[in-house]
Amino acid sequence: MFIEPRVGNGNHATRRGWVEVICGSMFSGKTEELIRRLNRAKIAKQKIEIFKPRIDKRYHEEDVVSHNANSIRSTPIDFAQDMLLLGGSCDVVGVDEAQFFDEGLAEVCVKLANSGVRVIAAGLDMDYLGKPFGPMPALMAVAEYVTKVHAVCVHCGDIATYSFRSVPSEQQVLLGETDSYEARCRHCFVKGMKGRS
Ligand SMILES: Nc1ncnc2c1ncn2[C@@H]1O[C@H](COP(=O)(O)OP(=O)(O)O)[C@@H](O)[C@H]1O
Ligand SMILES: Cc1cn([C@H]2C[C@H](O)[C@@H](COP(=O)(O)O)O2)c(=O)[nH]c1=O
Ligand SMILES: [Zn+2]
Repeated sequence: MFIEPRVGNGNHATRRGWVEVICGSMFSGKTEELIRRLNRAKIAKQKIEIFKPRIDKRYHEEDVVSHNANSIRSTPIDFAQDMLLLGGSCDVVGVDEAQFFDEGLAEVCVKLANSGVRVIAAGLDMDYLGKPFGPMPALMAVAEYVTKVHAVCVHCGDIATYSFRSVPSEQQVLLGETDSYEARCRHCFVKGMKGRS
């Protein structure tokens, strides 16, 4: 398990920021881990703000909700830039479903961190084809800490790093859960993709 570098980041005059990324496949526990870190920051009396892309309405319009129903209140936004307005005055900014944001996300997180904010972003590192997803590679490059969490392959029980799409769609963005995706290990993912072509 990743141990946070520290929970608090000093008072407003002295605080130092940084960027943490939590990545992995679907069902790997990214949202759970994000909520865990944010709840600890709340205990440390940190001022926090959580953002998610407005398109992610899967479980709730506003809350960030994990597959096992943990939740935390968030602000849905359209553009990464929108985080600067509300997030700049916080100690900690959380971001869920980071893969859906625009390419400006890394720059926004860097600006927040440079101004003393601890940024914790969770997102899919790869899409259903196993390709890097949206702004995630750039975000991982500028982060001080990157934690890759793993799901369990629903076919063989090995660690799963891929999100296999089980329905016929070729759009990169297709919201869903177990109705349209399976957590798979490399072997079972490759086998499934071969069966498709
Ligand atoms: N194949 C799977 N592997 C691991 N956890 C799973 C799987 N399918 C469902 N889950 C559930 O999903 C939870 C993680 O949910 P969540 O934090 O929302 O993941 P993520 O944000 O990475 O999609 C686990 O604690 C478990 O209850
Ligand atoms: C692989 C993949 C996933 N999505 C969608 C499906 C879900 O709505 C989210 C991921 O949510 P989670 O919290 O990580 O389980 O992303 C997509 O649109 N395209 C994809 O390729
Ligand atoms: Zn497998």
